[in-house]
Amino acid sequence: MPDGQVIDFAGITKRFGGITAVDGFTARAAPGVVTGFLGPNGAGKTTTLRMLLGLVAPTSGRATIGGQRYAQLKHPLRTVGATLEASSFHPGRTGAAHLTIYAQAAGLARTRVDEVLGLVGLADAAGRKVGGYSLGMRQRLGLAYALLGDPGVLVLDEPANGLDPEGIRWMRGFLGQLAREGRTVLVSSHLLAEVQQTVDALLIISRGRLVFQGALNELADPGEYATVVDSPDRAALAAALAEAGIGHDVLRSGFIAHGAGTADVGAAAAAAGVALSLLQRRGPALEEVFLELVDGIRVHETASPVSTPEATSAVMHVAPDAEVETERADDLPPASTPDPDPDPDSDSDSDSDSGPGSGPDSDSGVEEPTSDAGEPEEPPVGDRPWEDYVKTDADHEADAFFASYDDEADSAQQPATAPADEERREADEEAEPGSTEAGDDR
Ligand SMILES: Nc1ncnc2c1ncn2[C@@H]1O[C@H](COP(=O)(O)OP(=O)(O)OP(=O)(O)O)[C@@H](O)[C@H]1O
Repeated sequence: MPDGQVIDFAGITKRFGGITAVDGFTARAAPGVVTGFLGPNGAGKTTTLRMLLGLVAPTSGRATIGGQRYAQLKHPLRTVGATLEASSFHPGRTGAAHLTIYAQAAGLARTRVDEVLGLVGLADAAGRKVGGYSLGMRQRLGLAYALLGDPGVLVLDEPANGLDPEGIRWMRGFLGQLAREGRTVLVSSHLLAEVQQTVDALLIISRGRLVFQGALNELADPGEYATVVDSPDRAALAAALAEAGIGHDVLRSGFIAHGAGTADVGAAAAAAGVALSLLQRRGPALEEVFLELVDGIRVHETASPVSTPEATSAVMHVAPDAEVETERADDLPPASTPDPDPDPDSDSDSDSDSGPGSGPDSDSGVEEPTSDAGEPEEPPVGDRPWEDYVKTDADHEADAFFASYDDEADSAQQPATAPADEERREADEEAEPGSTEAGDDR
């Protein structure tokens, strides 16, 4: 049975130019439970997970798995299974071909490919090209990849995206089973409702900061709940509640007992032999609590401390001339999964010279953590950093291209990029649907 390991984020921060995507995030995910990693779009979930998986170097802080950084793991694929973007599988390759390549690279038996495809319910589609898979099937393939090395730790970014209700139900059961086997399962989502029935523990991130860490049932204070109760014999019910020491207020139809659970109220009524016609818990819906936490309306004691009120509003800020670091999806390892060989030489590229299982790596060559010290304080721009988006060369090129259509005088001079783009589009249309390059059939 694979060993689950503690995932530990210790004050991890990532700045992209002037944008602080993750800000001093400190949290843990334990073995044996499914931990939900929740936050709204842009909260910093993917960046946090990419730092954990050695795909992005933190600006400061540390993320470890069983006390080791991903790059230090001797057998990464057998220690951590991860899937970040299901959409980046090569459309021209079959599901089985993808997994076979990874299995070979990690020195795993070919039979494991069939095993994991069976585990995720893709055995029948194993020989089909991924370009013909539905999003839900690609999610399952991502999960199969993650399970390839039978790892004790699973890190899954939005695994329920694209699944139909049946698929979501299957995923819930499957993740629960993996956790019960002793694995550490960290699952991100931007919807509480999506993971509510799956997770035992929660980490909630908002604007790069931890705003809650704990069990699902700790999200709201029990004192916020009340039980509404009624009986055909209200006098007897009132006496039963008083006898049990349960304070209550009178409603038009029944009573409300603040801070008392349904079990206690029901037990009080049962002890007095009072029949009930209504027994209902009332309180803030968990989704409401979640939204209040991410909006900062509600502050939980487990949230990262914010030293000054200014610090909260400065979490997302853009320096006008900051160069925004961009990482293209196709710079990532295949399937946007951590490379079986955690190459420290690059944020995203793999190094074919060193195979899986190569010894622990030193920090040399990893995108060096950049110090915050001495950075000038940039003016906060609130929650809409894209409004101060710094245009890249590609943006300027695109602007020039479209401007040529607007400007009649320049209409004779078509930019050199247009024919190239046209050629590429034609080539794409000839390739598999959804493909951007001709695929092989390995
Ligand atoms: N390579 C990058 N260069 C510049 N900014 C980036 C980069 N990657 C992420 N960001 C920014 O960092 C912030 C956090 O993004 P991230 O993708 O981690 O959030 P998320 O919680 O995963 O969001 P979603 O649920 O939408 O995927 C966003 O403001 C995003 O625009």
